[in-house]
Amino acid sequence: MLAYEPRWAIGGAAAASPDYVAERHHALRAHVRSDYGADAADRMRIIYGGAVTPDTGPTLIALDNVDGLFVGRAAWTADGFMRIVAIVAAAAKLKQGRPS
Ligand SMILES: O=C[C@H](O)COP(=O)(O)O
Repeated sequence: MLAYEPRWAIGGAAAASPDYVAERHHALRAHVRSDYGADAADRMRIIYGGAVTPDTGPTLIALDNVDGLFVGRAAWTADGFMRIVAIVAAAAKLKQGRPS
């Protein structure tokens, strides 16, 4: 598993844009594919972190190559944590069987 967090987004006001996250996560998987092979790349889970909230989470987790969310402040309360869990669980159902 690899956690990708743009340094400037950690603890920041806004997460990276969906386009930025999609490009970075794609590049990370491509790099692993090139250096370690298709099997390692396909099995690797890449999670995004940095100012994830219940508002931005659904868009981020829906992106190709985003396999999970690495959440700080938005999960500091039980309610916030459960909202993020529900977002990721719903996305996992939608992504089931879909290639990364
Ligand atoms: O610990 C989690 C990450 O560093 C991101 O934290 P954050 O969601 O509060 O920006």
